[in-house]
Amino acid sequence: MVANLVLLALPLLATYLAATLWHRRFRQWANFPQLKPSLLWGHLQVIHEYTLRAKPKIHIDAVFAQIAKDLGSPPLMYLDLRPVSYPMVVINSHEIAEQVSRVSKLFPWRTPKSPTMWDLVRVIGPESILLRQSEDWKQLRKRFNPGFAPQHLMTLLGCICDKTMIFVDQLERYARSGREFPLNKLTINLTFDIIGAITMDVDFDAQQSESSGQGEFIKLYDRLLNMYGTEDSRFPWWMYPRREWRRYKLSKQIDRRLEDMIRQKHAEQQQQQQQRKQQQEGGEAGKGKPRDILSLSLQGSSELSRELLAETRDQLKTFLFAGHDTTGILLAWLFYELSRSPHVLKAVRGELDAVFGPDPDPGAVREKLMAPNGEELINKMPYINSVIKEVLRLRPPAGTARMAPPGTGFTVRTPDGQSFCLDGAIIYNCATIIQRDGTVYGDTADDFVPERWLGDKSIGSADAEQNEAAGRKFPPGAWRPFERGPRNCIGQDLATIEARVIVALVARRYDFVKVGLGELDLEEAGRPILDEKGQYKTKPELYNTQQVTAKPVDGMMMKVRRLA
Ligand code: HEM
Repeated sequence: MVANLVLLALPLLATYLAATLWHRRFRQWANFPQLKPSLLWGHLQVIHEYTLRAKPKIHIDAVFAQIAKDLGSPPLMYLDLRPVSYPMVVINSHEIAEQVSRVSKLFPWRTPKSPTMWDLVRVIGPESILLRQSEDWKQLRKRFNPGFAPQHLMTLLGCICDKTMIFVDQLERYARSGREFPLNKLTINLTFDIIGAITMDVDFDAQQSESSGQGEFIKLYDRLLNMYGTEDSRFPWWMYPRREWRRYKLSKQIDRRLEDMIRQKHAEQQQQQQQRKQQQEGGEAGKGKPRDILSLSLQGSSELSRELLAETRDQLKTFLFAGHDTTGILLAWLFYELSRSPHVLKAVRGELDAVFGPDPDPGAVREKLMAPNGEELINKMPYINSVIKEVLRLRPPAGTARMAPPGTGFTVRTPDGQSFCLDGAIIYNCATIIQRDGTVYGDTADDFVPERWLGDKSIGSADAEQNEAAGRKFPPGAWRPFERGPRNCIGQDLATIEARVIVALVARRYDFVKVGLGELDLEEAGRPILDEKGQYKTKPELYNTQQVTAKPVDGMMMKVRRLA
């Protein structure tokens, strides 16, 4: 009898499961623009096929861009990643990206982060500001904001200059030896040293070569990040438990080292606080409150509880990571674009001559920046600002992924008035696609044209009149390398100040020459060939790969020449 019932139930169960699968694959998201899904694999198979046709190790954004093109450039598109991940909606239009990033009645602190952000937990820690939501996040952001106030950032010029002088020494050595080197590694080490000094007043020695004692911390950190650049990194942890276990072990080693540093700094700060108190009691004017991330996180607590230690450790991990990797990538692409755009390089050098005088010596520029009016000089570089903006438009290193929980009814509207409910899907604002939108940037959407930003002093207002007054030429949401809305990048001003200082010290002293991917195509006499857009023609195109963020696939192999 029981056996008969089971025999009867089995086909019913199979029919139910098949109907559910069919519904989820072909009906549930059917109104979204998408490629044809397969019953078993959704869009995984077709994404895999696109990846095979693309360049080796190319960043997934490039695959998405090709899919969007083949679908006729819809403002959003659906990708069914089940059973490996959640369904995903890729946002290709700046109008929709704005609806995702701004506050709404539904989400007063902005659409929640996607659970896939937790893939990064070994790098940034579970308490990271990047992972926090709602009020909890707001309190943290409030605590760290003073560390990024414009006046405070200007006090960091000395530190940025000092670390850049070490970078200059390294370039000098490569110029003398004529050897090629991965520029991205050098810029990332430089920005790591800067962020280490700024966030916790520690010299990580990232710019020392391994043989001459590069810090142990950096080596561990490097090993951990390298584990995010492998082919399997696109897949979730449960598919590769051994990989996850190795990441976990490395992250624990990093945690222990950071915790030791925090304990030591906490003890030092207690002493300093005591001294400040005594000075104040004695009527002496003490120094202002420190605004580095470590001090802001400890908030003067006299006791370093386990919770405070863990919380501070994870914020430091986050700021160390978010504060160096992206800025290093920006610099690598920036020097590459300068190396193949002679008119841009000339304009950059002309602007530096006008601001700092004719002496290109990095030491002389440093002195000018450290003088009392150094701050003013940093703000007198509109052309270099445009170059930075344009590099970040074409090569955004990071993006954002959100998710509205199922049942919340989070709906966006396309420019032509269609509505789409995005509940339960990863919502990916794809800056790579949005920032190359031909309807916004015209025929030159894929070209490097810094001049398009000249005269644009806007800083993100959506108000049409204010835009006009600020000389805005493009809709505000169409440029979003730092994302927008309340959860935008807290370090964006710091990143662009760093970039300006480094360009100021380096761009007139050295010529960069790409080797390998993206190197210049030379005519018979060995001279580079200008194309109709004023850039040198290059051989096989250089592109980004994915290692948490988007970075040049070959590490940006370069040679460098010192100018007289
Ligand atoms: C070119 C350089 C940079 C780029 C392109 C960049 C990009 C971004 C983006 C796209 C986000 C949003 C991430 C998300 O929504 O999940 C973000 C957030 C963040 N960034 Fe940056 N970033 C840069 C530099 C920096 C620097 C220098 C720092 C720190 C010193 C920093 C610290 C952070 C932090 C802490 C957040 C999280 C903010 C929050 O959730 O409130 N970033 N960044």
